[in-house]
Amino acid sequence: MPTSWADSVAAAENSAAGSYGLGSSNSLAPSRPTYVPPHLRNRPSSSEAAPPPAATNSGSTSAITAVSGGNRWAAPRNDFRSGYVSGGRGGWNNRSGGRDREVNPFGDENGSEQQFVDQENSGINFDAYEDIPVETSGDNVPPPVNTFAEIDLGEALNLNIRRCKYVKPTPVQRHAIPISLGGRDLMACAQTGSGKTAAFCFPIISGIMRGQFGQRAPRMPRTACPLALILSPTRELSCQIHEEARKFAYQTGVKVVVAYGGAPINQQLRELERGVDILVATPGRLVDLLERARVSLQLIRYLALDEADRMLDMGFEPQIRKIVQQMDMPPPGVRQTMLFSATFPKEIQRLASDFLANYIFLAVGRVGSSTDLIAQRVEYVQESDKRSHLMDLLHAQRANGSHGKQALTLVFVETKKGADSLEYWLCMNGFPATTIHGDRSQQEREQALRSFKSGNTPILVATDVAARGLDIPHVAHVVNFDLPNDIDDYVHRIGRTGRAGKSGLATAFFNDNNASMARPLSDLMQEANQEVPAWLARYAARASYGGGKNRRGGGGRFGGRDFRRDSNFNRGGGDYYGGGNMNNAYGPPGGGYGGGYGAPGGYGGGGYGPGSGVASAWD
Ligand SMILES: Nc1ncnc2c1ncn2[C@@H]1O[C@H](COP(=O)(O)OP(=O)(O)OP(=O)(O)O)[C@@H](O)[C@H]1O
Repeated sequence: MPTSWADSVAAAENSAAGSYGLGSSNSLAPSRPTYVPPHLRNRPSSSEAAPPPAATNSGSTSAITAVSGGNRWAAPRNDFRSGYVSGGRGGWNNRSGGRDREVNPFGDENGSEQQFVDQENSGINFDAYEDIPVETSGDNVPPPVNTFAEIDLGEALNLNIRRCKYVKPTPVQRHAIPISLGGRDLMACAQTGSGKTAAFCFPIISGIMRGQFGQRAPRMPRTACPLALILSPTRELSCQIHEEARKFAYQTGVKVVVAYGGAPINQQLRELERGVDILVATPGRLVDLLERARVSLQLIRYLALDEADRMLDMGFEPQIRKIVQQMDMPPPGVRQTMLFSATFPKEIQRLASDFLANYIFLAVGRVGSSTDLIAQRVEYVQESDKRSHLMDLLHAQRANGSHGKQALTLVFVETKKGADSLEYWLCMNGFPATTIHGDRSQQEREQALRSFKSGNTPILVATDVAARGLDIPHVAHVVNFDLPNDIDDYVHRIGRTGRAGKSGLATAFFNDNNASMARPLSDLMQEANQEVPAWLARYAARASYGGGKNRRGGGGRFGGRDFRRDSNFNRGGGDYYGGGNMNNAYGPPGGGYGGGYGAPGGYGGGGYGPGSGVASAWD
């Protein structure tokens, strides 16, 4: 009696398992796993015909293989996998070394409906985002959709969306997915926690499933040639994107691999040798793999930069240029490029435009508007009082916590040393804490994150290495023990709470050392309908915008505007934005964002490098 979507998931899995030979019948599988790229996976299954040629990006190929693309889209899901389900030494995604079988990333092997019901996304209040203003600009912007059903993402991907309990698309997904499916380059700015990961993953996975690229597999044994590359600034974020993408790609036939620094490269090489469609990577490790000729980018059809403004700031830009412009990646126009972040200073937008062709700019909401969901507090605390003040907050939180359990609290500090010393002090005072920063080994970093997520160590003291992208459920409170020097960093830090429609709390300790932050902080709080303390407003009134990077310029400070519309950035009157074909049907009239923050183009020339003391963590 299949009455729910969970039943249909289970039913589909059962039939798929049968067709793939995953059950007791897999003794028929070949003795070595044979990776077949998605564009070849519409061939008849091995039981019906000779196995498809072992082509392209696995290590075993030596011949140039013409790849025709083919109409795999209409094929039943179970055909997608026919070429690479096998036994023997353990196939892709199978670290157990047993039968070759794609590990179920949902952990719902027995398909019980209750397991899906218990998943994290129940109770999400996306209505909180409903009335968000949206601005799009560029030529012929594809219209947004209201439901996933309106988008032809493919049956297998749709099934995974349901398993993720994504009932409807978030605003950034509503707009970005049709744009990307339409083959357009995209620069997208949307609040923290608003679902940007899926917004770039879905079109990539769906596009690879369609697989009509007509590319040739290169003659490079042991060189992996992914079709899509997703770059992110930190190891933890790359791992997280990989985990998400594996869920979305489950049983689609699209293989996702992650490569990041600090972890043994050999294991990553082995994964790559087994074949890869989507490579999620940090820039440093990817450059290493490219220099060893273990990865080639010549088949790249999709490039996504998550936290794109960070990826193009001074710390990363040379590496990104090397990867994107100086290796063998196809140029803009041939590949499709998607840039996503919650913040997008105009100066960085200008840099980013080098990587894009005739792109669409999308801004969902204004200045970190997810912060409406985050109650922001700023307290004046002298340096010497910060620890006791933090203690007071934690005691109060403990008193309010459910069942005496400590809610998860993320405490941001300026330096790695500061993180260690605060952690020690907290532990000595009865508050179980751990740290994440660039001086810790990758193993320690991952262990710290696990321990925090599980609630075993409910306080995580972090540098900016944890500021961006991390999606940790149940972070109730973000404390800016040391305020950052850049308001963008503040936006990303507080965005670790109040995610996916849930509310959160952020407390910042402010003193005279943070005077330069008074104005941007007070502006940000006002925009997010937060109460600005009178003393902070006085600080802000005194502060001048003398050219620092915290100035807000012309409404574009948080990417609320496409820099191509700003004459200050418009080289020779039209290079960037020929004709100004504004499509602004969903938001306020052009220029409506954040007016009143000073002169246009005001992000200033200040450095954009990673926060001091954390540079070593950004790889
Ligand atoms: N359509 C949806 N329905 C329900 N939950 C969703 C949907 N899309 C995304 N989510 C969930 O919302 C949370 C936040 O998503 P995600 O991490 O992609 O945010 P983000 O915009 O990338 O944030 P950040 O700017 O901090 O990187 C995740 O837990 C994700 O599973």
